[in-house]
Amino acid sequence: MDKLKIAGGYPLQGTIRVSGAKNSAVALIPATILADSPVTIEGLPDISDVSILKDLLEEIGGKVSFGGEEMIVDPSSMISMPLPNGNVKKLRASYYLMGAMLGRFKKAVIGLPGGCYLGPRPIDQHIKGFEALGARVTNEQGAIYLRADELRGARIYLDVVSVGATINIMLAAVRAKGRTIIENAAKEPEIIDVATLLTNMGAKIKGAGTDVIRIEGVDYLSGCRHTIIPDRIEAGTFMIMAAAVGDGILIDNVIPQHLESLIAKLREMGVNIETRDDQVYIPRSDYLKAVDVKTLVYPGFATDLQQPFTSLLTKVTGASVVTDTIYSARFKHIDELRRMNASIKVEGRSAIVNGPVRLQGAKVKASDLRAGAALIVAGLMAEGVTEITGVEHIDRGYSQIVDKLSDLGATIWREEMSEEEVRQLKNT
Ligand SMILES: CC(=O)N[C@H]1[C@@H](OP(=O)(O)OP(=O)(O)OC[C@H]2O[C@@H](n3ccc(=O)[nH]c3=O)[C@H](O)[C@@H]2O)O[C@H](CO)[C@@H](O)[C@@H]1O
Ligand SMILES: C=C(OP(=O)(O)O)C(=O)O
Repeated sequence: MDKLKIAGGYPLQGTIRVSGAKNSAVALIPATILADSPVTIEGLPDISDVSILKDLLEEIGGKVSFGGEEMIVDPSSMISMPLPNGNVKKLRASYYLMGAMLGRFKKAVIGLPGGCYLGPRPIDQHIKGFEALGARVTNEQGAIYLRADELRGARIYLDVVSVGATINIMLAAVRAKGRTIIENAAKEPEIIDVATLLTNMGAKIKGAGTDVIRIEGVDYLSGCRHTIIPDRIEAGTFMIMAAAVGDGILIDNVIPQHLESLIAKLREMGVNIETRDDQVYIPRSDYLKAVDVKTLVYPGFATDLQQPFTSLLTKVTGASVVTDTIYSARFKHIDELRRMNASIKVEGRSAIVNGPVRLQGAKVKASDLRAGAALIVAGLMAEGVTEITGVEHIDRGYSQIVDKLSDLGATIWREEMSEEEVRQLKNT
């Protein structure tokens, strides 16, 4: 088990490249199950969520090769192997195996997913969708059993706007008989990316990226080649970092339109941002002012950027209020930021950040992926050395983060934890 160390307080400069989107990758890989011949996905990030999904596809009989950001999946010999435990618990997006296996085999057994704990994360809307398509769904000792004689298209209204439910229903519905209409669908760019892959495989999908998605089921889907979209959350994290400690940073492989709410908020604070076709340049920011921010479904301010954004707010003058309307408990990073001298008060779903303060290096723990991102931003801002444990969460979503930041001039490195440190960490 590793920890990350950062000697902070120095400006960063240069070019940083964004990898393929985690939240697309984790749906594109299960989507390959639906094809009857090999699918190639280009531009995948080097993160643990991707390697665990590769292992899961192999567990059900897939032949998978992965290297140099390219994965080739031959799904022809896959079977509907039950996956009640094990790897499915290591990430959130294993729930996409439900939709994909139901679509292809008309049955699946998948353990309830893991992923970041951000407050309760029910999957009732996924199940409502599968049942509407004709599946019988039961929860037996923490595993979801899905069975259908046949899947039939249906009109499904989502009571909660959910990325996961929208994609999962799409995965099952592309192989159902007849027409499915998903109403109140989520509109995230990752949903369009998955719909693009499925369409290239032969699916008939209209409206992905709007709140009504129409799908005509087909009998067969075949292999194709697909290039993933850039990770807007990784890009956003780098933009926040550039505003916090940058002295001229060019972020490459970005779709700026996917980040309009963050760009608007950073500009409101006083950050200069130059957007180009697939790049964003951020010069040094000296005087930033406090802002209030509320997370919303896309295209609103992404909840996944709320935590790193909070670290940036510690350096601005005045009180900023950060409200998370998506998750009830996405504030575990706050206690750790306080250890680093931040002045932040949590009231219900809001955090009130008082600045400016000079953050100080400390020993801190990443409780989840974006808490880890928040602590990396804070560590780069802080005077002295910051030591971050819980690096396995960061590895779920940030590809080669140490190399990327080192190339900008950051002093950041990984160290193996001693047995005593691992024991202490497990007891906290
Ligand atoms: C792998 C992946 O893509 N993860 C992203 C996805 O998670 P995920 O797909 O799990 O998030 P959802 O969009 O489904 O969740 C949004 C909200 O709806 C609630 N809800 C969701 C489903 C459901 O059946 N019932 C229900 O009540 C959730 O508890 C949450 O409060 O979108 C989140 C919101 O942008 C991001 O933070 C995650 O990074
Ligand atoms: C919450 C996140 O991931 P997951 O849904 O995979 O836990 C995230 O990417 O910030």
